Amino acid sequence: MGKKGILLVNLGTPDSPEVKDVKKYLDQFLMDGRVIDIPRFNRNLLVRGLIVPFRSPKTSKLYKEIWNEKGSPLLYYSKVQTAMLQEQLGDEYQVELAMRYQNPSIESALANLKTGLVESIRVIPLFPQYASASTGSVIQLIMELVGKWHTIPNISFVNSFHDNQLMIEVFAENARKHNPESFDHVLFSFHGLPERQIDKSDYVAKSYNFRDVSQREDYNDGNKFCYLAQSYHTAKLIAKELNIDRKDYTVCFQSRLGKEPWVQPYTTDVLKRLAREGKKRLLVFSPAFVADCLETLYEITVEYHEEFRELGGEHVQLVESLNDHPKFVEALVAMAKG
Ligand SMILES: C=CC1=C(C)c2cc3[nH]c(cc4nc(cc5[nH]c(cc1n2)c(C)c5CCC(=O)O)C(CCC(=O)O)=C4C)c(C)c3C=C
Ligand SMILES: [Fe+2]
Ligand SMILES: [Fe+2]
Repeated sequence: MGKKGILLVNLGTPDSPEVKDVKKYLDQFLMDGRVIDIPRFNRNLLVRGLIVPFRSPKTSKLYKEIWNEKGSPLLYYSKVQTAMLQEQLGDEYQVELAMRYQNPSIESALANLKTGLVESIRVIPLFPQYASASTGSVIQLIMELVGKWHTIPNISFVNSFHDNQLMIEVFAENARKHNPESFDHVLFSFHGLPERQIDKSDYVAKSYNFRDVSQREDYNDGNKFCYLAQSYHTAKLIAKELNIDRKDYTVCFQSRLGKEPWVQPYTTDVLKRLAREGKKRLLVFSPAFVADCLETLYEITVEYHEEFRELGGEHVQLVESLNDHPKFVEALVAMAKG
């Protein structure tokens, strides 16, 4: 019997932190119609005329801050996760890694699976919560590419794993190392999205209004495919695992890009409120990511830390991401076996 193919896909990172590679990366990323979801002509003007030229030098500096001897942390840990998963699954499986943007490309990973004559392909986009801009984009591209093959194998997709118990336990374990009781407040800071993209969610009940925060908190059949409902659910499950009271944590959204409204509350606004309330020490989870990356290692660890100290706070402690934790690999094994 042929092997079973497993394809792990994360977002992507530039080939190097140099401006020319960051430009290539941001261009491919932001020209994706699911990421900047405006008509192609306008997207082209905005991305190629404005964002890429002006943002790349800045973003390159940030990548240089987090780049280390192993390269980009996101790519490094994705490779480690892939190797650990292959090790756990053994010879019956062929595990490949791809990045939605830049390298290793989805095209090359699919070619490896095809050459391996795998009898099936199971795709695991490495985003716990479903968003059109992340999971949706990965699934769309793979369907387009494989859809052109002469022989289309059995193919399946993991759509989200925001409530995966093993994953929840790893976040909780990583937090325990920092003694959660010693903090004044806990943040669950998710990657943000433009509100417009949540407005477009077509798989939610008509009665669901994400702008009413209390409706996001109640995870149910009518909103279970909404990025926000899934995010609040992840936060609730981690808090439950650690016995953190609802009043002691806030769910918020980081990494806003552009002038349009993104989902609120913004992490920076929450930092201001907590500083005003006299909170000094914050513990911050970043459960939209399964590996440390620019958004955790720079935005939270450096930017938010400095911002909070300038506001009178003392410390912002990031809970490390899932990275090479064996229990997360166990979670991947279960997803791979579907
Ligand atoms: C949770 C998954 C992600 C979603 C959803 C997502 C949406 C999204 N992102 C941008 C713009 C940028 N994101 C950037 C970095 C970045 N984003 C994710 C994940 C999601 N993005 C990750 C893992 C990373 C870090 C990658 C790494 O190499 O470490 C960046 C680049 C950095 C910067 O210039 O700030 C941009 C730009 C948009 C517009 C968007 C949805 C509309
Ligand atoms: Fe992003
Ligand atoms: Fe960012």
